[in-house]
This record gives sequence, C-alpha cells and structure tokens, in this order.
Amino acid sequence: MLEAVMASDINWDPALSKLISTLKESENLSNDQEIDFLKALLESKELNALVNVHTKVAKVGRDDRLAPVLSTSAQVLYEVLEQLSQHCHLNDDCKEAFHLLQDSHLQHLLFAHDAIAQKDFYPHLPEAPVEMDEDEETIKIVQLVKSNEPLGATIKTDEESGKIIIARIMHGGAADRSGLIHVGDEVIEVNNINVEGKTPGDVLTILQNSEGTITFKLVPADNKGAQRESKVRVRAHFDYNPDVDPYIPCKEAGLAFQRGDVLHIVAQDDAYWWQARKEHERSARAGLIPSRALQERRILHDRTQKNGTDLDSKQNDDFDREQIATYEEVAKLYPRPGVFRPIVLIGAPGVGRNELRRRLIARDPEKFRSPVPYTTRPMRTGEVAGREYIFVAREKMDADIEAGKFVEHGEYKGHLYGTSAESVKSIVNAGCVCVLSPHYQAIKTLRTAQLKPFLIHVKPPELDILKATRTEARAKSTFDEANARSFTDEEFEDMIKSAERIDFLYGHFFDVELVNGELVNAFEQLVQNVQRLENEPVWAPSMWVQ
Ligand SMILES: Nc1ncnc2c1ncn2[C@@H]1O[C@H](COP(=O)(O)OP(=O)(O)OP(=O)(O)O)[C@@H](O)[C@H]1O
Repeated sequence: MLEAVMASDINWDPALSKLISTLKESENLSNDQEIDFLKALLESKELNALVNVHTKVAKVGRDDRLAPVLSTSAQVLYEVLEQLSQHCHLNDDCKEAFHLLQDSHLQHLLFAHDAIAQKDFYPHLPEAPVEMDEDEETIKIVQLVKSNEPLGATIKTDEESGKIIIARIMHGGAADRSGLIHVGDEVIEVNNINVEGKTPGDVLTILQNSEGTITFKLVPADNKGAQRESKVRVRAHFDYNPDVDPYIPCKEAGLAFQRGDVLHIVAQDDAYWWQARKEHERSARAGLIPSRALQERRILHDRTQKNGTDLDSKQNDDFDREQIATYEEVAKLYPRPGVFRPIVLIGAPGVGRNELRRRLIARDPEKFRSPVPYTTRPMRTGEVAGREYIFVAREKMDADIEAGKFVEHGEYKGHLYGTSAESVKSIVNAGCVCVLSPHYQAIKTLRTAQLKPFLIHVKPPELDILKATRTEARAKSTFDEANARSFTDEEFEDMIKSAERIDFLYGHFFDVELVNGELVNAFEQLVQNVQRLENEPVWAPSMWVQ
C-alpha cells in the first residue's frame, strides 16, 4: 500500500514504466533473484531522476537555437589579438580592446565555451574490438602520383620480423596528406614488385625508377593514425644544417635552422629524430631535426673530443655556460596592461649600456626608472644616501646576497655593488618600466619567471666604426675611473672579443640584439623594441606564461 502511494507520487519516465511492466510480465524468467534486483533498480527514484534529467538534456541538445555559432572562439581570439597587436600604436581603442581581450577570465570563458561547443565533455572510450580471424590480414592498396615533391615517408627493415615497414611520415608531406599510409604499415609490394627480403635501399631504387603512379601494397599497422600533432614550440639554442649531418636518415627530409629560431615540434615519438616546422612557415612541410636527447649526446661528445681547446672550456672561472644548450620550450607572452617587463641591457664593458639606459630614462622619467644600487663602499663627498647608492654594511649585504635578495651583485676594488630584487619589484608594481644595465654574469640570476626580463644584447659595431663613433663623441673609457681619458685601441679590441664571448655563452638567452654604432640609430632601435614589447606578444620560456 505504502509502495503504491510512493510510486504514484513519482512522475515516472514512460520508457522506464514500460520496462518495469515488461519485467513483471516476464514471469517465466527462471532466476528470481535477478528479476528482483532488476525490478528494484528500475523502480528506484534515483534511476528515474537520472533518466528524467537525461531526457531533458537530450531535448535541449536538439534545440537548434542553442547550437553554437562557433566552436573555436579561443582560436579566433588569438587571431584578433595578433591583428590588434600590429595596430595598437595607431589607435587607443585598439590598445584598449587588445588589453581587454587578454584578460585571463575572458580567455578561460572562451575555452570553456569551445569545450562545450565541441562536446568535448563526453568520455572518450576506446573503439570496441572487432573480432577478426587471426590468420586473416587486411591488405590495402595505395596509389600516389609521383611528382617533384618527395613522398614524405621513410622506410626501414623491422628488426624483429625483417620486413620492410614505414618508419616515419613527414607532417604535411605527400604521404601524410593522402591519409592512407601510416607509421608501422608493412610494405609488401611496390608497383607489383614484391619487396620481401629486399633492403630499404633496394626499395628506394624501385621508387626512383618509377614514373607516374606508384602503387603500394601494404599491411596496415595496428595503431594507425597514432601520430598526433603536438603544440610544442621551442627556441633552438644551436644552429643545425642537415646537409652536413652524417647521421640524419634522409638529408632531404631535414630542416635547417639557426640559433634563436622558434620551431613548432609536430612529432616527438621518435627518440632521436623529431619533426618540426619553422614557426613563421606554417604551411610548409615538416622536416627532421635532432631530438633533445640526440643533440645533448652530440654536444657532450664534441666537448670531450675538443678537450679544452675551444672558447667553451677556456676562462671557466669567468663564465658559467648553461651546461647543454639544445632547445627551450617557449610560448607567446602577451603584454599585460600596466605591468611592464624589466628591460635589461647586457653587453661588453664600455659598449654603451649605461648611455642607452640614461637616454631612455631621460626620454620619459615618469615611465622609465632604474633602481638605486646598493654598495658597501663609503659615501664620498657630494653624494647623498639613497640618491647615487644605498650605503650598507658589508655583513648586511653579504647576508642579503646569501638569502637571494639581490638580482645581481659584484665586487669592485674590495667593495660590493648590487641591485636588490625588492627595488626592481617596487618599480614594476608602481606601473613603471624598470631598466637595468648589469654585468653580463647577472643573466642567470635575472632570467626568472618572477622578473620576466626582456634581454637585449648591446653589441659593438665593427672595429673601425667603433673607433670612429667613440672618437667623434669624445667617449670616456670606463676602464679607468680615476682618469677621464678616451678608450685605447686595446680596449676597443677587448670590447669586440668580450661581445663575441657573451654571444657564444649567452646568445640564446637574448630577445634582441642591438648594434651600438651610431648612437642615434641604436637608441631608436631600443625605443622601437620597448614599444613592441608593450604592444605585441613575444616568445618567452613557456614556464613564464603559465
Ligand atoms: N654609440 C655611441 N657612440 C659614441 N659614444 C658612445 C656610444 N655609446 C656609448 N658611448 C660613450 O661611450 C662611453 C662608455 O659608455 P657607457 O658608460 O654607457 O658604457 P657601459 O657599457 O655602461 O660600460 P661599463 O659597463 O664599463 O660602465 C660613454 O662616454 C658614452 O657616452
């Protein structure tokens, strides 16, 4: 009786009611326990409520008015940001729209929208296994038309089976675009020629001698389509030329690049050879590049071979080079309104970092500021504490350096000098652009996710221009504090050598290189870079972007 009252309170789903009544009619089912269990489950309030929710959601889902106009809005947002970034300097409205669209709440809202629009919330279940006769092998026949373009696939002999298999499919190449050939597919015939027992070299000869259409008979691999394009971008920290690489499996498939190039890594599934495209050449076919592991091994091997005869191992007391520079993962760092990245001018002593820094501050002292450095040297007559320097006791500064409170520091004639992290932070927090011109060894301590510095290498021009510009400007040597004199020839030469060494050791860390020949031009370039940083996204270590 009680059951009947409760049941009548519930608005049963019609399909569920029908199932329950069918169950009651199936009295001839032998196992009573199973029927009781099923009955209890079907009559439970929870299941009924779930079915009702499902019916409502399904009904709403069918409503065309709720269909998303767009399911890639986040992508569109990035495209709009890219467009706007080129016009920010022209128009204040552009600038405002650019800053508004960078808001992380807005971006996450669009990500959530796209996930729903693409119905990305359903669990991805593996495909149900299809029962197949084990002896039966599916064979596919693939026809490709031979053109001047390479096939974009490499083959190898499988170590275990001795069969010829597809080793690699180059992203964007002819084989990839056909969508018909996959890594691991076994090659049985090429143009009706059986390749059993043949070497990859023999197969290549068959391919080279074929004209027009090439027909492959293949046994498909189990994991076809397993290659998925990754989104990883890296900045190369070394130059690479496949033409002079004796180990690359196929020189034509290689991708040449230079230190500083941003590469889009499209496949990393091979331990030694990654596939990549240059970031600014999006439509191009991907090429092979050495993997991080392979490149690390090569560098270590080269170092032991050279055994201390090169720039790298000399003067180790002076420099500490990043152990092994291969690739650094990068992402686009968008400017944030009112929060400016510190501008750090690095260069050989005497090259003109301070001159450029002073000019930048003089151009807009409200906006560009440099922190007052700390020192342990005694105050000189005419100096004011907190204006030229913040004067501190040696013990205090030693302790603060030890505690990591200085972003850079050094010792000169027995006294410590340095810039505190706090003073940089307070300039940034005040909405100003912090400009620093520290010693080059400070790169390592400055280059952190907290500071996110924009590093500029101020380089000297060629020797004759260096001499001419400094002589004409009556430049004062910075190597002799006691006497105001001009630079000597030796000092000019040292400046160039020092710049080469900075480039060798830290070149991959710089965002921009700026040649300080004619001062007016160098300053103009500096201003342009500073403006670009305020208005455009710039590649930075991906750790800084998260
Ligand atoms: N492009 C240039 N043309 C002519 N003179 C220049 C140029 N750049 C800098 N100078 C002059 O060279 C001298 C040294 O410059 P600056 O003090 O800026 O060097 P620095 O890189 O800061 O050196 P240090 O690290 O040794 O202090 C100054 O007299 C400066 O005016």
